[in-house]
Amino acid sequence: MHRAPAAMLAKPMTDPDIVIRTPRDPNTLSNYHNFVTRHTSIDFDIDFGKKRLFGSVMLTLECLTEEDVRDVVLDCSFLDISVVEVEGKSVKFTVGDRLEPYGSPLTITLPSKVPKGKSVDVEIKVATTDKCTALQWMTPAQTSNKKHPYMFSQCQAIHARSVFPCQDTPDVKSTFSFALRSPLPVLASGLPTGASDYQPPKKDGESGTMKYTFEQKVPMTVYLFAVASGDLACASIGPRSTVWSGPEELVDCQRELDGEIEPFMKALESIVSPTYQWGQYNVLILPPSFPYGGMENPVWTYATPSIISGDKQNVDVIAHELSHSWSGNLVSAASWEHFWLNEGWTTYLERRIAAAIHGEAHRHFSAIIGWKALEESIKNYGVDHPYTKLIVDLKGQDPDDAFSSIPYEKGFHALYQFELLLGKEKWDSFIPHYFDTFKFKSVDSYDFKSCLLNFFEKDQECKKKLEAFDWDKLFYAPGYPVKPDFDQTMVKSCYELAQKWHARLSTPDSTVFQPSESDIKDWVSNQSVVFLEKLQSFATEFSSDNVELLGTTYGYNSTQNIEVLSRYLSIGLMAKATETYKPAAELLGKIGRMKFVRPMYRLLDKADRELAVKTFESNREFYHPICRQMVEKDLFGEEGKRE
Ligand SMILES: CC/C=C\C/C=C\C[C@@H](O)/C=C/C=C/C=C\[C@@H](O)CCCC(=O)O
Ligand SMILES: [Zn+2]
Repeated sequence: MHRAPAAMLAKPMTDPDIVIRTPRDPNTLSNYHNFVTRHTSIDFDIDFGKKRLFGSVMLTLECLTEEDVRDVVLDCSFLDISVVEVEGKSVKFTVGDRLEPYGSPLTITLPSKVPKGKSVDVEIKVATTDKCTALQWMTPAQTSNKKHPYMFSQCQAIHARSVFPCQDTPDVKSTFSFALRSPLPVLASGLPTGASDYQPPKKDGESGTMKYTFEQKVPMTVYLFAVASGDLACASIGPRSTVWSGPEELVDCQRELDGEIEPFMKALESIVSPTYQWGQYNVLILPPSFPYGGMENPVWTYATPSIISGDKQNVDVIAHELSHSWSGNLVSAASWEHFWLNEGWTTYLERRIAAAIHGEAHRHFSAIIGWKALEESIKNYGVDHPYTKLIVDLKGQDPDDAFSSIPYEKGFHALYQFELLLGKEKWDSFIPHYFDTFKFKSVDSYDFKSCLLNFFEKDQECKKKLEAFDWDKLFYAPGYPVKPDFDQTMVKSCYELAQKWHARLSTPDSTVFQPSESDIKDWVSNQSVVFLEKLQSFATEFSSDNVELLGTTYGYNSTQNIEVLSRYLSIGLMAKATETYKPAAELLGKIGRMKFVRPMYRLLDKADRELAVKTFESNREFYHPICRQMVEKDLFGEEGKRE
């Protein structure tokens, strides 16, 4: 195994209309500066028996060079490739040695030079393997109703290459068509165009299959390729939205999300424009092993079931994913080094939705919760770590290792500070301009900067402010951004209650404060989140009895809201309250969302390493491959070596 060599750093681009052909993404092995994918046509069978996808992918590749370049190099990772055809004729191909963490380059030799500006169709017969990092396959026994198998994908950041050969870079966008054959309903990241061509079972005990087709006419990056298939049912949650889940979970999912989407959509359409481009906005609630809160796959956002908390308190995840329809999906960061452009903008828009619907205090409340997440991430890496910069250097690196709250929160603050610097009205006039200028394109931080400077070129006051602005500090300084003054309306009572608890812990006479259920009676669950996070700063002062009192008094030890439960259990683990070890280990067997799983393993590891390792080993198959790999690194180090 070799590590990838450092790639050339792309030059900043100034004119957004110039088509970029300097490769600015160091995390792809493809030669996308010579050929670029214009259309991707997927034709796969979903083979639950062998836990693989097999079939073909056809890439329509446009040649971008006058030079006599005959080799098309694609990304692929752990794929079984049998045949490659160019314009219907079989051609030579080689799969190179693996370059960790980027997989193997697939080199296809074209029979003749393709003239610049002309396209060529390359069809690859391919099957996924058991090392595929994007797909999770579940047996019927692993699903909630235990009746049917289930499979789903997660391709961000660089896992699409483990599903089919492609130019696995967000700097390339193509239209897509999907034909997916399965015995069970299928969803993909395009608009559905039909289910047809029923094939009866080949043997007894097998099910018949249907071909499900989808079209994505808006050019999209390949990390947004998504597929899921299983025992799925759906219900309406708005005029252009449905929710999909297992049949038994559907009523709860509909209750949680019904009527929520359209107000978010209206708020976004008025702030951002242009209008929503993707036709429908649907939500698929996945099994609990889904590794993220939500993934913004076009047409169907994929979401963790942990947002179905029964109190509508976690629908901000949906506001976030919907916002990605503009930031990330319509205008995409050109490489993972500029990931803040996706997540910072999305976090900013998610909070603008909160302000539009619930008032400005809610936007600040969300930003306060976000600041705590930022502190945690910076603490984890160390304040000078290069991954705490807004633009990160990912040459030779695995983007999954750089993932944290930093691009979200530092990105949010980058944009919020422009709102404060330029004034809300002027900043708001820039937002639609940015999204309209770059829709259907991929951009980097330098495009953002020049777009902002050009927009205010004729406004002397703004121009002066932007010229005096320290752009290098914004882009390259590690550590914290400047902390603005947040509105404290919603957190005041949380901090006051935390202070009372601190007094209780630090005085021998615990009668100084006697907690009661009524302390939190007017709170929304996220106020408990803020309160618990405050308590975490002195969690080691808690006795086991006080941890228990905290849990029973406020119902934190039995809540369905995982945002609250996980923070409560974290206090228990930090306080080394042994009574919380078992419930923490149990939670780790019920949820695979990395936001909860990774910090909880780190804490359990510190409190009781043996239990942490045992818990991981017994749940290894439950986790999605991405989560499995990350926890493995967290517990056993880079090479996954057991200590
Ligand atoms: C500076 C960071 C550089 C690279 C990171 C790029 C990609 C990260 C990759 O690991 C994939 C991320 C996928 C995220 C999907 C959804 C998130 O918004 C969920 C956030 C956490 C949660 O709520 O569970
Ligand atoms: Zn996001």
